[in-house]
Amino acid sequence: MSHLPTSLKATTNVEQTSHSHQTTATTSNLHLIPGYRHTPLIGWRWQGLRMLNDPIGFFMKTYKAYGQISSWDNTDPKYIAIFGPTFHQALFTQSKQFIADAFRESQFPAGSPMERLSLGLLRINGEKHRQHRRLMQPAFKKNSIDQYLNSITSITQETLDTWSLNEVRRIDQDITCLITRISLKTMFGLEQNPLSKKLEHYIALLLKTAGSSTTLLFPVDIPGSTYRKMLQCAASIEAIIRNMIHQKCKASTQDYDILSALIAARDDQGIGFSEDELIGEAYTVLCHESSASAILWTLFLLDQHPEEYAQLLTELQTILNSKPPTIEDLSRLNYLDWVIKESLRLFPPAAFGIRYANEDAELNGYPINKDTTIFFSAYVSHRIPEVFNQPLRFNPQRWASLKPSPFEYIAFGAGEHNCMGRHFALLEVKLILILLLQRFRPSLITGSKVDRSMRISLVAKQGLTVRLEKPSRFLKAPKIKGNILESFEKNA
Ligand code: HEM
Repeated sequence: MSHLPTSLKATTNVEQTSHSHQTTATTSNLHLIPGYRHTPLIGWRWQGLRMLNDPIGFFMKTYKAYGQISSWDNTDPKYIAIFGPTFHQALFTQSKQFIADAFRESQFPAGSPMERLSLGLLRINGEKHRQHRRLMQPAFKKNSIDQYLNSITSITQETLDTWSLNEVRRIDQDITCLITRISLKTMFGLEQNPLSKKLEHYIALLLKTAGSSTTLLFPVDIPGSTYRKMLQCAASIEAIIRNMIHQKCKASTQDYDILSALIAARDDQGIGFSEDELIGEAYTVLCHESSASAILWTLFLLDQHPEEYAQLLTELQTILNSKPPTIEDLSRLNYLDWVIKESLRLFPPAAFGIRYANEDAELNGYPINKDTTIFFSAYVSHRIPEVFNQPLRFNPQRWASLKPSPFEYIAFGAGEHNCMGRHFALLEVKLILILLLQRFRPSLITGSKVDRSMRISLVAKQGLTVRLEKPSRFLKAPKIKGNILESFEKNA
C-alpha cells in the first residue's frame, strides 16, 4: 500500500493510488474524491462510527489507504479527510469557503449557557472573527505573556512541594489540576479558594461530559443523560464567569489577568466586547487541556528515550544549576525547545480538527459541496515521511536544522484560526517541565498499559502512573504495552 508522496501536486489523479477501493477520475478538470466504498443503507455513517471509536487509528488507516484526500463514502462525499501541506495550504488560506465552527455537531440548544460558552473564536469567522482577534491580540502578545512567569513558577513550586521522591502518582491527574490552577489565576485572577474549587470541579465535569461519545450520539435533555449534565455544568460556569465580569467592571483598578485585559480591550472606534461575547472568549481561553496533554506526552517520550532525557538534564543543569528560570534563561534552553517541538510533532494535543464548506468550492482540483465536513489531522500529517524524515522517531536534534513551513507543521494550527494562546502555552509547558525535571524523573511503572485516546485533546486512556525517581542519567526505559507503541519507534 503506497502513500501518495506529499511532494506530488495535490491534483494527482486518483488512478495513481494503488488501493482497490479507489474511484475512477473524472474526465473534467475536477477529480472525484477517492474513498471508502459505499456501505448499503447506512452510507458514510459506518466510517463515522469507526472514527468515533478510535479517531487517530481511523485517520491513519484512511491516509494509508487513500492518500491526501478521501471521502467516508465514495458515492456521497459529505465527510472528507485531507492530509499534508498542499491540502493544508488550500484549506487554511480559503477561509471564506472553509470555516471553523467548533461544536457544530454537538447541537447545543439555541440561547443556552452552553451555546454562549462555546461562542468563542473557534466558532466565529470572517470580519467578526478578525475583530475579536484584534481585541484579544495585545493580551496574548509574547511581552504581555512573559509577565505571568512568576505566577506560573510559584503555583508550580507549591504543587511540587507536596510531591516526594519514590512516590507513585497519577501524574496526568496532577498535571491537569496544576494547569487548571494556573489557568484560573492567570486567565481570571482567581487564587485557590472555594469559588475556584467550584469552578475547577465544573470545568472538569464539563470537559468529561462534552467529550463523551454518549453526549454526541444522544444529545437529549432528559434526567440522567450526560447531555443534561453538560448543560447544567455550563449554566453553573456561566453564572460564575458573569458574576466575575460584573465584579471586575465595578472595581476601581484593573486586575492583572487576561479576563481584565479583555474587559478593558477597545478597538479604534472605542468598541469592546459585549458581556455575552466576553463569556464565550473567556471560556475559550480558560481550558488548557492541550497544555496538560503536551506536558504529559513530553514526559512520556523522555521516559521512553533515556538518551534524550539525559541530554535535556545536562542542559538544564548547565544553564540553570537548579535555579528557577528567568525569561532570558528560557531563550537559551535550545534542547528543551527542540524536545517540546518534537513532542508536539509526534503527539499533537489537537490531533485532528474540522472545517466546514460554507459554499460549493474547490480544494486543489477536487469539488467540495456546501456543508461538507472536512477533517484534517496534525497527528497524521506530522508522520508523512516526505516531510519529516523517519517520522516515528523521537529525535529532538532534527529541529537544529529543520524549518518546516506553516503548513507542514501544524501543532498550533495554521491560517486565521491558528492558536492565539501559543506563547502562553509554550511558557507554561516549558516552566512546568523545567521545575518538575529539576526535582524528579517521573518514570512509568514497568508493564503499564498506555493507549492513546481522544478527549478534547490527545490523552492516555488509562492515565499515566509514574514513580518519582531522582533525576539520573542511568535509568533504562521501562517496558510498556498498549497501542501507543504504534505511535512511535524507539531509537536503535
Ligand atoms: C500546547 C498547548 C496548545 C496547543 C497544542 C494548541 C493548539 C491549538 C490549535 C491547533 C488551534 C487551532 C484549531 C483549529 O484550527 O481548529 C488552537 C486555537 C486556539 N487556541 Fe490553542 N493550543 C494550546 C494552548 C492554548 C492555550 C493555553 C490557550 C489560551 C491561553 C489557547 C488558545 C487558543 C485559542 C483562543 C484558539 C482559537 C483561535 C481562533 O480561532 O482564532 N491555546 N490551539
